[in-house]
Amino acid sequence: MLENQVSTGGVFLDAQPTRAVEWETVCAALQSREAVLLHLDYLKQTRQFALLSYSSATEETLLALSGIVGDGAKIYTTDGSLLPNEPSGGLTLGKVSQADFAQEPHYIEASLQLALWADLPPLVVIAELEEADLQAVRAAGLGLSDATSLSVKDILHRKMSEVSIRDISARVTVPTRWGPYDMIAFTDSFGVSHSAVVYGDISGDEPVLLRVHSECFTGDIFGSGRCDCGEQLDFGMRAIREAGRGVVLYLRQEGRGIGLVNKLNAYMLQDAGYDTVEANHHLGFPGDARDYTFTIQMMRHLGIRQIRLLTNNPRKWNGLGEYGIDVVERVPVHIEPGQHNDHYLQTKNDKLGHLLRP
Ligand SMILES: Nc1nc2c(ncn2[C@@H]2O[C@H](COP(=O)(O)OP(=O)(O)OP(=O)(O)O)[C@@H](O)[C@H]2O)c(=O)[nH]1
Ligand SMILES: [Zn+2]
Repeated sequence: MLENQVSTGGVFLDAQPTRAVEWETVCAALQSREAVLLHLDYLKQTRQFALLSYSSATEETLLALSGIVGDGAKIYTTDGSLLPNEPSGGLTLGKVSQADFAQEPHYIEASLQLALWADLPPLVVIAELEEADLQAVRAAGLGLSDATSLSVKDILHRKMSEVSIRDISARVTVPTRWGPYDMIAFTDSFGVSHSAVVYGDISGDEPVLLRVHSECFTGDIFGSGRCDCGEQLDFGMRAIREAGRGVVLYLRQEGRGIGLVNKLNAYMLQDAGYDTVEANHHLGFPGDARDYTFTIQMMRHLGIRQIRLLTNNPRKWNGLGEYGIDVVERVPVHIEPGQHNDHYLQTKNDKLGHLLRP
């Protein structure tokens, strides 16, 4: 059924729960054409968005599509940042703010993931399409005569099944500078060990105060003033102690997922005038290459279902519900700008969607 539909048409993405998906077929279909339109009813049920993965060879297709969807189209790269203006000779595809992106990461993430599995460039076009537009797209010969459904949930669940817990340590108490916290280490299927730092009794129905903290060797250990990571960790540890119970999930994704060598190289570029995001792009990375999938496995293991999440980063709380984790509250992390990190914080606010400044 799915095979037939995919072989003759586009792959459509919708928010409906679905049946088993034949992934190989879907990926083969994606690979076989230059462009695939993904369609979904986003959570705001009244609006429909289309997402298109395209390769550099599809300028014509992109032009055709943009001609149809006009200024409503948005192009994102993996990290949600906008593709530079006019990607294909004079073509303008509309603008979207990071704040918009922050509202929509889970289906952007899903479409990008699909592109990744299919070995397509991690680029998507997002546009709001009416039925008439869809017909026009089909008429333009973009291979969309038929459709099959894929849900965002399908994709995210599949993604999660790719990472699993390989090993778990004993739970031991460590007398930290913030007091006695229990530590449990989790090795993921790639061999990387992350940890849960637990304070108090986190069993029961009461939502757990939780911080997902990404490793920052420079900030967490040496107190670097170039970022605010060390202070955020301190804020989280204190808040959890004051609440009497809570968890820090400490993830080994240094430098927003690009590693220490690349982060220090990015610092060198920042010294030459690039901001955090531009420096990452210059090195060939997305502005934020982190993946939070493994935190779900850790939370499940710890029996956590409801959380009060300590963060200013919308990418961290959107989409968790898809995995059965209920974010009942976002608890802001207040950090005073320092001598060296004002520009860093401003970039977080302006380009990465963090809710820091009015
Ligand atoms: N690539 C890169 N990574 C950085 C830089 N400064 C800090 N980091 C990394 O950023 C990560 C922390 O992410 P932040 O963006 O500060 O905070 P967040 O976790 O997204 O959001 P909050 O939950 O609000 O703290 C750590 O992995 C740091 O190593 C930088 O200039 N470049
Ligand atoms: Zn840092």
